[in-house]
Amino acid sequence: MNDIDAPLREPLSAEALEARLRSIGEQRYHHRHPFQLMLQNGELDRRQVQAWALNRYYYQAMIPHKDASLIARLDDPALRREWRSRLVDHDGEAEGEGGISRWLMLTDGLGLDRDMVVSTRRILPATRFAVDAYIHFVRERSVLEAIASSLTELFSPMVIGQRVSGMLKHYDFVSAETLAYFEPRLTQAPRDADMALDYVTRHARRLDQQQAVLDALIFKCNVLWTQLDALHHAYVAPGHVPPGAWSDKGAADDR
Ligand SMILES: O=C(O)c1cc(C(=O)O)c2c(n1)C(=O)C(=O)c1cc(C(=O)O)[nH]c1-2
Repeated sequence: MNDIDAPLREPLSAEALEARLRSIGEQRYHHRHPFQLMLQNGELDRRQVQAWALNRYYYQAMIPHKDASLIARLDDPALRREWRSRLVDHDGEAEGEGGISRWLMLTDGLGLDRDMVVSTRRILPATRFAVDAYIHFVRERSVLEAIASSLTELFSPMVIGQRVSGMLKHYDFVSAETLAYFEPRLTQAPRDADMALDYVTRHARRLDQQQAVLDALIFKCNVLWTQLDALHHAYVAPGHVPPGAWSDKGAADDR
């Protein structure tokens, strides 16, 4: 059994808790996933990158639902105020602004039909199951666990940097404009992650709380990992596209 899977035996200091959270990210975050490595190393074709962007749209679209449900459960106005910036980051202040709109610039740039993308009807079943599991987790678990599950963002700037530079280098069908989603994330993610880490290290003092926090981060790494597993299975090898999913040869609309 790996270190990070061993149950805690005694409460950790805030520093030791943070170190353990970071070692979970090092071992379980999706920067190690074969599909992510193929994406950043230029080993995917246009269809496979389209499949990634189409499926990940569902994650993007559901993040504000997740954050709104968390805000609804927070008693502290100061914390609600801080968390509210995440909604603005994704939804923008006006039509055409924010992360979801920027993600649609990517799917547009890749030649995917916008209505098809926004409908989410052609995503992989496993994408929907994994993302929905995250939404349910945040709704149903304690506020502490819900906040801890966002801590994958501690690791996202690293993977985003590698992904964007690799994609720009290797693929002529993407550009800095179509990948514009990621640029603001490089400052938004550290701001959000620092705040969540501060909350978690201040509020998880007892052993059971600390164990729950560690498990929440492992759960969330699995949410991200599972999405890439599903993409790999459907669009890389063995290439089994589930019936009804995008690029299913028997389905009508493949754009
Ligand atoms: O590109 C990535 O690899 C990546 C990872 C993650 C993450 O680690 O959960 C997020 C994002 N991007 C992202 O763009 C984003 O808005 C986001 C919100 C959250 C969250 O859990 O609240 N994670 C992530």
